[in-house]
Amino acid sequence: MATTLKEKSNSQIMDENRRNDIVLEVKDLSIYYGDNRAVNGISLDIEKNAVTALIGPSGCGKSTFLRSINRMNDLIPSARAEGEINYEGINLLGDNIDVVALRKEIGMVFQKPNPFPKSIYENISYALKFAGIHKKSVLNEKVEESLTKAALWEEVKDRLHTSALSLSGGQQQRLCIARTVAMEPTVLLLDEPSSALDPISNAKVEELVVELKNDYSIIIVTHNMQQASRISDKTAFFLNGDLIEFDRTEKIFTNPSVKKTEEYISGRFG
Ligand SMILES: Nc1ncnc2c1ncn2[C@@H]1O[C@H](COP(=O)(O)OP(=O)(O)OP(=O)(O)O)[C@@H](O)[C@H]1O
Repeated sequence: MATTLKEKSNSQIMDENRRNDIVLEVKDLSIYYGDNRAVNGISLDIEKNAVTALIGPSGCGKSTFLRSINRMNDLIPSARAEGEINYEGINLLGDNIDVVALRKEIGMVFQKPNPFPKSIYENISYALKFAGIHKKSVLNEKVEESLTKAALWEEVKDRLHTSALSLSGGQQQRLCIARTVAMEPTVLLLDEPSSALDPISNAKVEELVVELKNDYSIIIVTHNMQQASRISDKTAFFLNGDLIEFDRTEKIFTNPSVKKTEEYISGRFG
C-alpha cells in the first residue's frame, strides 16, 4: 500500500523537504584525465535558488568539477567521470544524455567574456533561432527580457544592432550571462566570471549573481575569498581533488570545522 502523507514519519517528511530544495545531487564523483585523478570521489548536494561557491587553490579540481555538470569535459578526449550527478532523477553522466539539451538546461559562463563577433541583438537571438524561435516579436521580447535580467538593457537598448565587441569587458560578460539566461536554464555555472574585470564591473556582476538566484541555482568558481563570502550561500572548499569542507558560507568563513579550510581562507597557503 502506498504511504499516505499521514503515515509518513517526521524524518521521511524532512528528507523529502530536503530533496525538494536540491537541484543537483552529486554522489561519489571522480574525474580522471588519463590516469591522473583530478576529482576524488566527492559527494555534495547543490541547493535550488542559492549561490554555491567553489573555492580552493589553483589545480584543486574546481573547474573540472564545474565542467562535469554540463558535460563540457566530454570535449576533452582524455577526461572520464565515475559516480553520479543526479538532476531531476536522471544521472547526467549516463550514456543516453542529450548534451545539447543538457547545456541549455545547465548553462555556463566562462572567465573571459566570449561574445560572438556579431551585434548585441544577434548574440542573444542566434541561439534562440537555433532553438526554433523565428517570430520577430518573440525574439524582440526575449532579447529585452534576457538583457533586463542581466542588468544590461538600460545600457544597450539604444544600440542593439552595434557590435557586441564594442562593449566594455564588464558589459560583454553581462551579455554572455544574458545569452545563457535567454535559453531559460535552471542552473547557471559560472567559472570565475568576474576575475578578468575591473572593480566596478566586478561589483556589477556580483550584484547580478545575487539577483539571479531568485530565478536560477548558481554554482560559481572563484579565487576571490571576499567575493565568495559576499555573494554565496554555501561554500565548498576543494584541495588536491578532495572536497575538504562544504557548509553554509557564513560558517566556512567564521568558524570552519576543518583546520585546512581555516588556513586557506586566512591566506596561509594557496
Ligand atoms: N584538459 C586537461 N587535461 C589534462 N589535465 C587537466 C586538464 N584540465 C585540468 N587538468 C588537471 O586537473 C587538475 C585540476 O585542474 P582544474 O583546472 O580543475 O583546477 P582548478 O581548481 O579549477 O584550477 P584553477 O583555479 O587554476 O582554474 C590539475 O592537476 C590540472 O592540471
